[in-house]
Amino acid sequence: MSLLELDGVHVVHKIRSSGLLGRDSVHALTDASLTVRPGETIGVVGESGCGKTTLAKVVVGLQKPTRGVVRFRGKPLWERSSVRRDFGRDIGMIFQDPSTALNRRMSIARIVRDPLDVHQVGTPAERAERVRELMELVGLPASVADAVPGQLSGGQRQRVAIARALALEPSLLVADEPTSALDVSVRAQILNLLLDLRERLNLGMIFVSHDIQTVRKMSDRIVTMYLGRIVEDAPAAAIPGEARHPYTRALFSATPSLLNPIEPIVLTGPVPSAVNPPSGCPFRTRCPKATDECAEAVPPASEAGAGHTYHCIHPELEVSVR
Ligand SMILES: Nc1ncnc2c1ncn2[C@@H]1O[C@H](COP(=O)(O)OP(=O)(O)OP(=O)(O)O)[C@@H](O)[C@H]1O
Repeated sequence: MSLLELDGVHVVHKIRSSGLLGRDSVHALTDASLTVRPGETIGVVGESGCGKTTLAKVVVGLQKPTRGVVRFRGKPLWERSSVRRDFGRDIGMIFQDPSTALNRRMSIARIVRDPLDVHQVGTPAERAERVRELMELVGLPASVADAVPGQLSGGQRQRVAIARALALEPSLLVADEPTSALDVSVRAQILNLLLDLRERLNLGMIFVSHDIQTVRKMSDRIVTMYLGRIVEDAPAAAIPGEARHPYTRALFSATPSLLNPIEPIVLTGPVPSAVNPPSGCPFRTRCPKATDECAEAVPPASEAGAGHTYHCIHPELEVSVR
């Protein structure tokens, strides 16, 4: 059975209109469908504002969908409050900036223990033991247990956030830009820790990042988002050479690699507003291949092989990339 399923999920925010009349709608997420299997890592890529964080928030229960269904192990997330509580235990989240995600006044041990206290897991002695185990699991020395976050380095703080996210033994971890606020020198350590934990705990993971090459390294599948829509969902090994959507190809071609030389695709013009998305294909206003037909309807899902779908009527051809 799949771990997580999003089925036609929309998130629309009502905002005050810039004009005289009423309110506008921001289409943060539109018709998103996605499946995550146990132990699988899904990388989510796309430019700023394309809806990556909204997708992450819907999955962890921080953002209610306007429409559509989110299921965890087959149970809908938003239908019954009791089910929703289960979600809190089964899905952990780590955020971009560990400095703001941790309570500055609490000790490290208290922060890691907090989810165990909230869910009243075990006796106080068992909780203390679990905190020791979790700190060891993420590579934090026992000596920092009584410290407060301000006394730790950025990398150590992210380890604390990871320990807290794993406290209730979730089967899915959502990581939203988990290394972008860290020094380059510690990024690799945190990524390796996540890879190691994924293996050891058979964690499913949704890994959101601007850093395309990291996403490729971390993920089994890559989901490309544009203007609130998932435009391609492909095995990581198929990206970038077999990417069918011109936007996926453009994103990956913008980060040159000696090993993977592909013709750069230069995108011109700004990303359109999520308040007034274009008709038809959301990418057509910046797409070098767009035709009049692209304005008529949102391209349906096409298949490019096992587990590979894309929404484009002028797909890219395969290129040879190692
Ligand atoms: N609470 C809100 N009210 C109004 N608009 C919102 C709200 N939250 C998000 N949006 C809008 O929804 C769209 C998607 O935002 P989201 O934060 O999900 O994008 P993102 O891809 O995560 O961006 P970034 O990479 O910059 O974090 C954006 O246009 C954003 O301005």
